[in-house]
Amino acid sequence: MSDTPAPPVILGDEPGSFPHSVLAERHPAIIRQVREAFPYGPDVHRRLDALRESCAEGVVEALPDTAPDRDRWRDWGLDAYVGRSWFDVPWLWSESYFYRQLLEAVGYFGTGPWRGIDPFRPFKLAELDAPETDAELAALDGLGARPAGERDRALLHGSLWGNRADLGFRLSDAQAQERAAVPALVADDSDTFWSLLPAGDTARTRTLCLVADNSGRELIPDLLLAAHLLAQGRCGRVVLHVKPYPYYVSDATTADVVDALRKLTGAPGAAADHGRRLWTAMAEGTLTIRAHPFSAAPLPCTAMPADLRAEFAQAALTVVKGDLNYRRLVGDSRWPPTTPFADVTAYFPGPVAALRTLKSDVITGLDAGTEAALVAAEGLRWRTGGTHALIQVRE
Ligand SMILES: O=P(O)(O)OC[C@H]1O[C@](O)(CO)[C@@H](O)[C@@H]1O
Repeated sequence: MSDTPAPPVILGDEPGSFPHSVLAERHPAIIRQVREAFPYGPDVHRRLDALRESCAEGVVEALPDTAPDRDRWRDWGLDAYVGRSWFDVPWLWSESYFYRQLLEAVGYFGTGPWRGIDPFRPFKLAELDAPETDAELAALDGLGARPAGERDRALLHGSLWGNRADLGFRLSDAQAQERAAVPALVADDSDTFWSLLPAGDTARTRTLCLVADNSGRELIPDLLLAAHLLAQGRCGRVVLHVKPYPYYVSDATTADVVDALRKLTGAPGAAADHGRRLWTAMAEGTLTIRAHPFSAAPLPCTAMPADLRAEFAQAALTVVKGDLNYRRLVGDSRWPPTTPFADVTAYFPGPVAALRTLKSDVITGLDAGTEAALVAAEGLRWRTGGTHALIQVRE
């Protein structure tokens, strides 16, 4: 555990705040979009109406007795929150439970015909088929001829900035993608990142865990980074942690990994070579997928179960992607931004790297000058606008 006491966890109860807007505006918008994307029958429509009303004015409700994960959610705090306003429980918890209840409403865990149908799939596929995705893949053609250091940087930054591709974020902030990214990182531990993965004979025994975030235009560069690290002999095995079920609109599941690999192998040029190498890596077991239930838990990573802790302890490095995973990694609190990243991640069982664009209030590990410059230029907007990014590493 960290020696630094955490400030109180963030709630969604302050009108005008970012968390409040997510509960009050983003969630109803997501319900609307999912409803429009599928020809659901009257039962699903009724349940979606009920969820929308519950989000606006109601309270957290229990899962049905038949829910396969009911006991797990009870372990994750459900009983303490049932009957309370969505706005008064930890924001991390209420957001996560919203996605669980949305899956309930569309019959994802039921026994009917909608069982296992990802309600976000149309949005994910549209993104995968977008011209921007093809343009990003075409850019791989020139990369092979570049010097090694340049390729390292391009693939690391490709994975980092891929985190801007977040469909949930764009649903509530239509201008998000148009706002220009600020290339200078607010924290940059890339040198430490590379120092933890030196190429060489012993690297073959080294495992890298990559805790994925979004599918599509984030997952593809994550896979390309994994392929690069394996090809460079910087690690011998990559374990890709994905979500066990659809979550936060675009979070990657196993099905999304398959779609991303098929997109790569079906693309022209160098992208297909990378895709084939990744396909082979899956067949040989040097790239494996893990869909642990805790990856979609409404809790900070301090609560991770023993089996996951043991896995991360054995990894040479765990790379944690994205904003939500960052909130879980450091704790969903408004830390003073200069709180050392190493302190708040001291509990983590092995070396850990965060690759994240800034899309919520949580931030640690800034130096005082950087924070002051950001505040002077943007007020509080830099924290949530998705235009800034960081690479933070704790050895
Ligand atoms: O896909 P990411 O990077 O985890 O972002 C998830 C988004 O949802 C949030 O968790 C807020 O709902 C933000 O942190 C971010 O806008």
